[in-house]
Amino acid sequence: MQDAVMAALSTVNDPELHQDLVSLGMIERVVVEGSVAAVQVQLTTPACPLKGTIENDVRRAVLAVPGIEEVQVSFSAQVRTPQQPPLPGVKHVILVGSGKGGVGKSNVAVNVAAALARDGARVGLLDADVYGPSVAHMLGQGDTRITANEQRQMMPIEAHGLRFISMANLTRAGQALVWRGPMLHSAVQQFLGDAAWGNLDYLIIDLPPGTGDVQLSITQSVKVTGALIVTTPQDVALIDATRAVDMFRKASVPVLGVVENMSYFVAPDTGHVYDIFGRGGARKLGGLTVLGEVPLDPEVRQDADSGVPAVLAHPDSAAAQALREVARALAGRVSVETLSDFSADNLEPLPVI
Ligand SMILES: Nc1ncnc2c1ncn2[C@@H]1O[C@H](COP(=O)(O)OP(=O)(O)OP(=O)(O)O)[C@@H](O)[C@H]1O
Repeated sequence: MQDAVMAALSTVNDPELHQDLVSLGMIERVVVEGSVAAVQVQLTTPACPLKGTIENDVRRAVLAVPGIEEVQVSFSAQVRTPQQPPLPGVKHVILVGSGKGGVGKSNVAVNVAAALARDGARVGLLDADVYGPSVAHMLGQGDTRITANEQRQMMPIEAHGLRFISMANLTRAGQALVWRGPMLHSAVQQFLGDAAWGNLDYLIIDLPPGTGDVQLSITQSVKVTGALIVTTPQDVALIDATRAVDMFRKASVPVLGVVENMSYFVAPDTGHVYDIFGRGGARKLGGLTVLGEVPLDPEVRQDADSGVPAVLAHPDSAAAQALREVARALAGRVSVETLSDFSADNLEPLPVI
């Protein structure tokens, strides 16, 4: 019976990876007792956007096995380690970039990181926006100082279920950073290599806006899984976003998707929807997947200023839901991007039950 259930499961494809669950090594456990089959599926991310679809497909396929009358589907999750991990203990480095400043890149980075952590992933956030570091403020840790451990490694600060490092926690408030390229390069190297990040599924890096030294330094220092581009929908932002996309392509960094931030505004008193900057503009960035449209919402700004990401402070708001969906879609894209690493040779055999 177990074999029949496995055969049925091998007809179920992961909707995003387009391969069957058995050959992807996603079936962790199958137990058949009488007419009841219990199937445990190991997702490739705890932030899986298509968990519900997988559950329905598994149930339907296994119920078609003669003699099975009930199917219990449970989930575990493990982010797969790529063949070439970017840093020891870190599975994926994801860059968050924008062409223009002020489009909400840091806010998206913070909320995506917090949303992934809320879904159960181990998440680090590096604020590499060295000229305008806002991550510490957005996480309510503007006054916290970075300390070192006995190995003289920088200790990331823990907040809201994730760990982060920001230049703001190394310099005095209001102090400007006047650095040339080589100094930036060595700072970036230290943030990446000399920090005690520990084991992370995702290390999100909030880049400075534009296409400069820091971006170059990071893409040359570590193997990056991919980049997320944040833009607002109007043409002047899209023109700069196109430059950012071009920069990532030149650096051989896959662009995983685009977030259209401040996409629209819903008037709280009338419910009227205003397309302030021209909702849908990000779709003009040809060939790129739009992972979400996040409304302009004063609460998002207030949450950022009060140091609690909107996905945690107001999880049911439209903006928070859009940001959560962006995080899940991004996690899905990361799994797809590392699909080539899921070759059958890497899979552990199914446990014998
Ligand atoms: N969807 C949104 N609704 C309301 N306010 C937002 C939204 N997204 C971002 N903001 C606010 O807009 C301001 C700019 O956002 P943020 O600092 O994230 O931009 P940025 O692109 O990282 O800027 P820079 O790169 O220049 O530092 C912040 O006050 C932030 O809280």
